[in-house]
Amino acid sequence: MRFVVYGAGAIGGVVGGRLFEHGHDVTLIARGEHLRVIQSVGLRVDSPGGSITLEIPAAASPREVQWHGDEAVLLCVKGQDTVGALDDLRLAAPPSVAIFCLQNGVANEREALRRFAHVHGVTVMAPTGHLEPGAVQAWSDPIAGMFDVGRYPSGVDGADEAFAQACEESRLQSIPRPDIMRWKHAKLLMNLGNAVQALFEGQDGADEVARAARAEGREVFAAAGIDHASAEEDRERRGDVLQIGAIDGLERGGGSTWQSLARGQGTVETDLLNGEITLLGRLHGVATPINERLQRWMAAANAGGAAPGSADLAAFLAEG
Ligand SMILES: CC(C)(CO)C(=O)C(=O)O
Repeated sequence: MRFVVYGAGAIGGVVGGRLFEHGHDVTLIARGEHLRVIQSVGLRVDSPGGSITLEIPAAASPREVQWHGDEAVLLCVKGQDTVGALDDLRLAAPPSVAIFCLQNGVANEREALRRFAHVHGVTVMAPTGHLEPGAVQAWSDPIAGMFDVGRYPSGVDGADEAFAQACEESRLQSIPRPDIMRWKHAKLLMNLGNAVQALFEGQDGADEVARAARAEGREVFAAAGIDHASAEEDRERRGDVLQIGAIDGLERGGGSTWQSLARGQGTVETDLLNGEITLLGRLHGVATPINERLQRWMAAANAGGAAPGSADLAAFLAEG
């Protein structure tokens, strides 16, 4: 399988790096200083087991890639960048390529299917990091993450089997699943806590707000008739595969939304995560005040305005 990884940040860098390290044909599409460092020095992948620098092919745009038509494009950008990435890909990638969405949320696959015929969903359970150009971190070893895969909206085909096998050969875990969106909806419930972590990590009431955001999510899924893997299935799947360790000289920060804020990226994924619950709530007549409030708080913090603090959190909880 030939892989083109669009978005070589935390997830794309670790997945592309591990696949390349284990002998697969990989090209990264990256930008700016990150691309410059990868092209001049290589991509450094740090993990508790050590660091490796990989001279991995990298390009600034799909127009620089030599396409054959049978590539697996691993879409690893944040949800807010999906449409731009797909439009960019469509200008150069043949329509026969398979798009694998290694992304949080449940809206990316639909956007991909508007533009490409072969679309696959992938659940991303991988504690990874990317805060400095040219380097990414895989915080768990020896398995860097779990990437269950399936055809969108349902089914499993040969491309799913080939993707899962390449992962298994590369210290990444993947199980082909005919009901992949059931698992991606369960993962979305987990990611409703991303905004809470980014805004209120460690503050009193933060856990309560994350729990309440997830309860709204479950209520909305029930009203919308959306099936999702249960907490037990999720726990059983994860088991103790991901062994999180320490990396010499590096602090482990937060999840993906925390990292987007820390990088001062200017946009975060919250409207595709908590906003999915708000959207479904509005469509199906379920109130979602907590997810809505998280979206508004995050929009303000992201625009460089006054970030909400513990007093806002306490006042919000007191409102009931
Ligand atoms: C599970 C985790 C923390 C890493 O894959 C995640 O989904 C995120 O940071 O968005």
